[in-house]
Amino acid sequence: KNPNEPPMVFHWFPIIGSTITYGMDPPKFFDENRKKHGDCFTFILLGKKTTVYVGPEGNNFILNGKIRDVNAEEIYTVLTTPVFGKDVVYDCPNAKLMEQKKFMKIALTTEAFRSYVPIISDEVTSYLKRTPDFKGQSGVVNICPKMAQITIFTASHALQGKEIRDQFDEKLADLYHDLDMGFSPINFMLHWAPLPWNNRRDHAQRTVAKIYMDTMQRRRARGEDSQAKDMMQHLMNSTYKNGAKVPDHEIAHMMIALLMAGQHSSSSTSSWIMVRLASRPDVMEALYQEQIDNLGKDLPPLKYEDLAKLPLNQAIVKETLRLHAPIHSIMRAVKSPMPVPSTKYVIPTDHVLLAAPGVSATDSQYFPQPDKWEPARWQKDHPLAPSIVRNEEINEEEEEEKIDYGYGLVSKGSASPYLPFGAGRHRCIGEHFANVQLQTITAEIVRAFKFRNVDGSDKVIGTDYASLFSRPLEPANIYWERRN
Ligand code: HEM
Ligand SMILES: N#Cc1ccc(COc2ccc(/C=C/c3ccc(C(F)(F)[C@](O)(Cn4cnnn4)c4ccc(F)cc4F)nc3)cc2)cc1
Repeated sequence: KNPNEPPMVFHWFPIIGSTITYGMDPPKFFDENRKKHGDCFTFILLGKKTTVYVGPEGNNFILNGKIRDVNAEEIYTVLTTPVFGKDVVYDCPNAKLMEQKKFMKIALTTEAFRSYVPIISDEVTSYLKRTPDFKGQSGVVNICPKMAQITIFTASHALQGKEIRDQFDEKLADLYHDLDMGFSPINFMLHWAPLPWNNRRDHAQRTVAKIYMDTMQRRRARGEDSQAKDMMQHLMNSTYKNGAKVPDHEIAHMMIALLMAGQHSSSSTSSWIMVRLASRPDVMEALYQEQIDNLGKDLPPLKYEDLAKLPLNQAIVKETLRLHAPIHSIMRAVKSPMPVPSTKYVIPTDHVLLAAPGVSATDSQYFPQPDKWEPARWQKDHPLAPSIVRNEEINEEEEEEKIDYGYGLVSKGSASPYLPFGAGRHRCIGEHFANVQLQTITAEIVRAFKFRNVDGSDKVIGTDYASLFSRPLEPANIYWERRN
């Protein structure tokens, strides 16, 4: 027992260590061990000493760690590079990732979002019309596959552009499914294994990348399309600081990365939103009323500006991400011994760091009745409002310290107990897009249906932590009833 290292979680077997207890229910594992050992403790995850450090101090220690101390790509590349392709995101030096995030962020503009809202609205309404699961006046539906369908289409159409979506629309499902099979925590551990699904993943990666590269060739040949303002066009017009144009294969691989990010995070979050609305029919009614009060009772087609007029609709996404952040564990390799401030611990270089922002987001110290899904808590002066909202801290972004790592100013978030999009150098660049997509989907669903649980209770289904992005256990059945 080394006094200079955090306490080790008890385990019977080497290698396996606490992998199963952690993997089955990470939040439960974090809370139990936090009570025993405090905010900083080490456990064995498949033979790897993994040091968890939770709470705002832990979030800050890991997410704002210096680049010479913490490293993301060493951990993530085995999972992401076979799926995305080489030379992008975690298969290149961090400085190059920072430039790639700058390029990707340039295309995610408010003006682009203005055009996305009608696109997303049409996707949802036409999907609800054509899918057999929503025929008739009412019924029961397993909601997760439906939300996966809605988000793959809206994410591919908005993030990739219509031309790409139409090209592999019919093949999209199969190719996407094979890519997706490679995107699982098993591959974190067994990435080297020649497992059958890894061969299908590799074939799908090459096929999708080729579709993007052929499209780029055609656009160059046609010439006139350089006015197209989609993500691909922006990346085709981007140049690295060293003067090099972004190679076509890197553009194709960034497009795959954006699709995977957009799809999984929104698919899991939108499923949780629907599951939660079914447990609180009163909230779904309040959302419908909010649209009537603020957009008029004839409910005109949604446009981007309308989203800002619907604070409860916005709070639905915020509160769902507080309880159901798709990424429950953020990991970094330790590259030089790291002293933990105001303790005698020094984290050695054979450890992996694990940040779990969801722990502080469900801590009663910051959020009264933390396990209650109460979107209204994000409005000022609500009895359950977090102290950070009450004295306006969380809303006064300019109060927070910001740093530019090469892709624009990002808040350090070092004091915030609520970081569903991470913080620091590796912070998410898709937050704004995700909010536009999720708020638009929610507003359209609220217009179309009333939801409740099949048994009329306010119960909420458990979480499936076995996949890369925590999502509802399946089947998550919801009783729906058409409005009007
Ligand atoms: C509800 C939706 C989303 C959530 C909760 C989310 C969450 C996160 C988190 C926690 C990180 C930090 C990961 C780390 O520090 O290791 C991250 C990074 C990132 N996300 Fe998202 N994300 C969402 C949607 C998106 C979308 C729609 C896109 C693209 C359009 C996207 C692209 C990225 C990128 C490029 C990074 C940077 C990774 C890095 O710098 O290492 N995300 N996201
Ligand atoms: N036995 C057992 C057993 C053991 C353990 C477990 C469970 O253990 C764990 C541990 C860690 C994790 C981490 C999740 C993780 C990390 C990185 C990424 C990512 F890189 F992919 C992403 O951030 C994703 N992203 C960002 N924004 N939107 N999406 C991303 C970045 C940039 C990019 F361009 C595209 C991207 F999409 N994705 C997910 C999940 C599960 C189960 C079973």
